[in-house]
Amino acid sequence: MAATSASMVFYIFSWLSLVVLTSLLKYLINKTRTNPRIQTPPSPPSLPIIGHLHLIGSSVIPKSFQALAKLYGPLIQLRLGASTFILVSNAQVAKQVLKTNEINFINRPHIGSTSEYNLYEGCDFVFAPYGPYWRFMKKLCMNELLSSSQLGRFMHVREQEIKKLLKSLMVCSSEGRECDLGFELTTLTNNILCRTAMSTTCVDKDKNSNDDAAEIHGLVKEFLELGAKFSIGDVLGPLGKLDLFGYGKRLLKTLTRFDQIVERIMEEHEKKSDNEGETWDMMDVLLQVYRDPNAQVRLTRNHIKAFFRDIFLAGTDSSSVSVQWTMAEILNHPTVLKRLRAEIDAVVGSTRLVNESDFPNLPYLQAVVKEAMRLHPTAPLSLREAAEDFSINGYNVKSQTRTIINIYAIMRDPEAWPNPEDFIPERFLDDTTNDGVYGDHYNLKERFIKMSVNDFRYIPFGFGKRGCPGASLALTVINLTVAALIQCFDWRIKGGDRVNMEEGSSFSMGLAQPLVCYPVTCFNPFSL
Ligand code: HEM
Repeated sequence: MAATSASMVFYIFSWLSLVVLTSLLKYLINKTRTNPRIQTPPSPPSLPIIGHLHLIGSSVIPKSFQALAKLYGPLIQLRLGASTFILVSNAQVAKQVLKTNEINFINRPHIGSTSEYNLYEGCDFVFAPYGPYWRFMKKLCMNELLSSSQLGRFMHVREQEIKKLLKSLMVCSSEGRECDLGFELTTLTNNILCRTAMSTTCVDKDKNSNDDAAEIHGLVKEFLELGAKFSIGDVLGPLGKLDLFGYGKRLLKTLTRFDQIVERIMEEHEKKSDNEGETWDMMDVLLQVYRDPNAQVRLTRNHIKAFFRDIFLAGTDSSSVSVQWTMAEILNHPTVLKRLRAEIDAVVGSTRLVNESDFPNLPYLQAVVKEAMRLHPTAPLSLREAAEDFSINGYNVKSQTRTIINIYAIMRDPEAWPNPEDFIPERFLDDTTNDGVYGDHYNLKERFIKMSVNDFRYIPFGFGKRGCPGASLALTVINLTVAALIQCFDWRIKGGDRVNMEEGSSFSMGLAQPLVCYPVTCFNPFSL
């Protein structure tokens, strides 16, 4: 009997403990849910150690992130191995991060433990913290290095390089040869940037002489490939520092060669006595600041070299890949091609090559490029980091949380864009005046919808103080190249009627397959 009542007491006690514990647990969970101070954004179920890595796989990362956002919402928290971050996938949350709380999210996180392999440690620009150096350089970018007057000064460079491209394609055309448009376009954007930045020598492909631009092109390509592999080491946390696959050492080797070339070009600039006016390039501007004892920020040689490395990495591939996607979309949409060519014919005619001053009169061209950049942003993820604890959409975000804005998902969001997956340039034209007729009577300026800079549905160049300083240069090069390629050639696609639109996994999310075409000359500006 005593044993029975003892086990009864034990039984009741166990039950009571269970009830109390369950209630306590429920209370704590509820408290967590209702207290914005400790509630974190929703997160898909994760696995030990790897976190959500299995949900990303080896596919195109912005697309995998987009798929997760469809399931779990526009603000989620993810963990890839040792790296935790929040993922932003719609315009409303992006606005809160990029505008409402701009200063809190103005820094970028350091991805990859690069310090030992970075010759320019502490001199980076793209990853520089929000401080006097970054502010000084950004102002210099906007007011001088990439300003409209500086771009105007180098218009002849863009025209010359476009003509070089056209000549090379015309040779393919006359020989009935295919051309790898991707290769040709990356050579073009690299040459334009090299010459605008430091008047680098670029020789014609066939001539056998020292070609700095070609070598820089090769180094930038290598840097992007190695950088992508090396930054994956970030998921290993401190283990990433071990550089198990040797990518860090190879990065250092590539950077050392880049350093030698830029140092030589810098010395050549320093020896020049008369370098004002037409040829006053970015290197001249930066060396002037370097020599100025009263400059607001004292630049070192490493600052200048790191700046060039950064703009080559940010600006070469992104612009080339944007032209490739625009051409791929045009070739897959014959009605767009027809309308675009009709516009160019009407505005430019067949007595001269299209040029930059034609842009305001080519609204359809601008709409085509804009729509291609909506569907195919070549910098699909913007990386930011929260400086302080912060509440967003009712969730708490801790300081130093890495933040990824999925530009790709935002610009394809079905809540923001009708038929988001379709290529419809007309969405950027004002239909009230759209009579479908392209003659000399239509009011062109009214037709192109620029969209407000505060419209977060469309952010191919990011936003605000940390937004892309090369946007004007990039748009000028992309519009000019597309217009010239359409004005001068008919195109046959190698291996079929349509371009394969599969996306690749590179940083700039280019086409998975090279864009190989047969150009057929239909207008030769050199025979006039
Ligand atoms: C189609 C071409 C391009 C695209 C789509 C693009 C896009 C972007 C994006 C999305 C960002 C991040 C912005 C943010 O976090 O809010 C960025 C940053 C940047 N871009 Fe571009 N870009 C292009 C071309 C260029 C060119 C031609 C240059 C230079 C000549 C350039 C230089 C930079 C630099 C230096 C940054 C970092 C700015 C900072 O951290 O303050 N980009 N770009």
